[in-house]
Amino acid sequence: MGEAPVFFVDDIQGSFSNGFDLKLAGFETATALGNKTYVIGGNDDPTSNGVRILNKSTGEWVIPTVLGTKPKALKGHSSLLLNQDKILIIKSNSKSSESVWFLEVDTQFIQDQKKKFDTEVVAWSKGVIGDAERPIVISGPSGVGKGTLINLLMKEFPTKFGFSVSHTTRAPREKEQDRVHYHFTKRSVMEEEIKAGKFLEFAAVHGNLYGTSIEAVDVVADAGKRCILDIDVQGARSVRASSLEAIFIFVCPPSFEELEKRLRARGTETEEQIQKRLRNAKAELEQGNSPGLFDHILVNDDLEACYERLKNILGISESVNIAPKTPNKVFDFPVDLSLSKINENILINCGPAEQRVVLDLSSMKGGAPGRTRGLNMYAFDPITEGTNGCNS
Ligand SMILES: Nc1nc2c(ncn2[C@@H]2O[C@H](COP(=O)(O)OP(=O)(O)O)[C@@H](O)[C@H]2O)c(=O)[nH]1
Ligand SMILES: Nc1ncnc2c1ncn2[C@@H]1O[C@H](COP(=O)(O)OP(=O)(O)O)[C@@H](O)[C@H]1O
Repeated sequence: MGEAPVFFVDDIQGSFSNGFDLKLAGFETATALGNKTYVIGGNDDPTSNGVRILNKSTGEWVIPTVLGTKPKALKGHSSLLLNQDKILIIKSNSKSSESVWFLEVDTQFIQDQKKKFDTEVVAWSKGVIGDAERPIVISGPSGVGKGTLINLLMKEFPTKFGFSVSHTTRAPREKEQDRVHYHFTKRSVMEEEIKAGKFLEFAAVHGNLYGTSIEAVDVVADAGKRCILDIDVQGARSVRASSLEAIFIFVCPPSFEELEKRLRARGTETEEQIQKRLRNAKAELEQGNSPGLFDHILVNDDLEACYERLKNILGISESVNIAPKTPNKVFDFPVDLSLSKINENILINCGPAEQRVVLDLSSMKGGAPGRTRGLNMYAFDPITEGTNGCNS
């Protein structure tokens, strides 16, 4: 109910008026939402980035700012408007693991981005079959022991947890490796990448720029691991406001004196840097108690006891079954396919034999600027429904 119709591009050819050359390649779909029609695909011209919008009230074509990683060569697909804010794209002639995409056109993320860009904005999000466990955000003042706790967790459960490798403009410490501890980067490069929408969050901390790229979180989840983010309180606030549904943990020292002692004993900072970190720690400790920001406060007094409490919070105090989840079945989608929607399920009709696959969106989560996860895909039951699924 309430879904705007998807119609063929033939319906709109010739209706543009401002001299913009539509150059239809025959692979496009057009999806109407309100007074706009989104024409997707077919055009590899970098100026349009494969998405063009017809404003039906003014008759003008608009080339939007396109965020996110777009699908490669969109030469044949079906589309369907969902929730009046995103368009589901199923690529034809492809493996199902690569075929599900969403073009967000009016989600909260898009509404926020439109305020930043002086243009129309749309964003791609790749659909991923299967779920990822909730990421874990760990914050706390410098020297409190965040890195130590995270290392313990990663060492004990190497197949279960993966670290989100942040970008930073600060210089590497002696034992730090590029791309392992941080992506060490120049400020100008990082600022460009932030502008291009590649970061989930970023903040200026102790005089340097730090940020979590969307890619950093996605590579961990794609490897079937639970993502751990070590970020400051400002970053935690941004992630809270994002589509990433994480667990937020704040690590506190037993006392300010003990924090200072640890920071000095670590021996990685100059006196000036230590002083800066201690000044910032006061504000961070206050913010750690902000109502509604952190789900758990962990006092890192005795390391072993604190680590046990962390594992309790994460529900892994005993040896847990850490076998990777069984991968979902992969279907081969043919050149011709069509989509229909029944409640939270999308029926993907694969050709003349009425072969069908069900895409279940009921547990869908995440979305632009990252991937859309929690999707389930299975063959339409041939026994109960008397049809065959797509080739697998
Ligand atoms: N917002 C944000 N903060 C980060 C990120 N990566 C690290 N931080 C925070 O930056 C602060 C400084 O980190 P670092 O220079 O490694 O020093 P340390 O905290 O003393 O080990 C810490 O509070 C980190 O949690 C990030 O990607 N985003
Ligand atoms: N519970 C603890 N008791 C004593 N020392 C600790 C404890 N936890 C961590 N440390 C030490 O404190 C220093 C700072 O820890 P680190 O993990 O680098 O902090 P952060 O990542 O929060 O900046 C390190 O030298 C570490 O070995």
